[in-house]
Amino acid sequence: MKIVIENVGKTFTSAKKEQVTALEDINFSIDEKEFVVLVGPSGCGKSTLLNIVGGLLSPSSGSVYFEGMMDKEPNLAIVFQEIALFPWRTVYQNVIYGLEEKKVSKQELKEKADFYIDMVGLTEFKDAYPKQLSGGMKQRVGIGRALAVEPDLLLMDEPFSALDAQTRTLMQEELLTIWNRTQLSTLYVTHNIQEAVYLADRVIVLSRHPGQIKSIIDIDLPKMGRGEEQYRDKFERYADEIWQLIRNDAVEALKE
Ligand SMILES: Nc1ncnc2c1ncn2[C@@H]1O[C@H](COP(=O)(O)OP(=O)(O)OP(=O)(O)O)[C@@H](O)[C@H]1O
Repeated sequence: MKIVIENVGKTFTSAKKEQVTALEDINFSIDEKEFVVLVGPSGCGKSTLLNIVGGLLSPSSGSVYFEGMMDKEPNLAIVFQEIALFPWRTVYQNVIYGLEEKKVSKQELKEKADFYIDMVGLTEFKDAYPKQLSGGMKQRVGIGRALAVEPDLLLMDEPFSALDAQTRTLMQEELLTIWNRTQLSTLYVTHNIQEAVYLADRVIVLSRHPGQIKSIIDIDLPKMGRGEEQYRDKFERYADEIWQLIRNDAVEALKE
């Protein structure tokens, strides 16, 4: 299975009734088991693009299609920055939410929920309610809920940006461990360059006004352990290359 984003453009009408071109001529693909990160300054259209790929928004031009699905509809799961958990449901009940929609047996539902709750490290908190959880734990519930539906494509929009720096670093490590086990095709949005280099097989750098692809960079570092000392120089070179691509746009974004 491969996700192809072909000539995608998106135009919005602003509050002043002006046409805003958020995205123009976007072409790339996401291979099976590939982790692709979209990075760029504020307002370059990252979220708009993720929402188009996730089917939440329709493009003004171009198309997104899934190759190799036969006639099957693709199964997608999205994790947002602010995870909307049901406060009246426990961790377990939140995780099974997406599965309830699908026709799975009670036994399978329980097995899957337990498996993914364990994967995100929340077995002890299975019966807890969201208000009893820290920010990082809530994000884990959201990730567990997304994984439980075993999606063809996992979409993540700044999932850790509301967390403190230490929790964020730990969650990035955990996400890689989880990814290593599930090998899900993933599209991940961030404005954090270090995070992009840490997680990605490929980084897509967007420019703004209009949002276009400025560069696509293959990260030639081992997926696991790329934060280690021996890779530090190469890691920083990638981060610097991306920053140089984004810098001018980021300065412009600050002025708005
Ligand atoms: N519903 C909308 N109506 C009008 N304009 C919109 C709408 N959604 C997005 N835009 C505009 O499209 C552009 C891209 O927005 P988008 O939120 O996708 O950027 P982003 O890169 O995700 O930004 P950030 O990093 O700040 O979240 C911006 O100029 C934004 O103002």
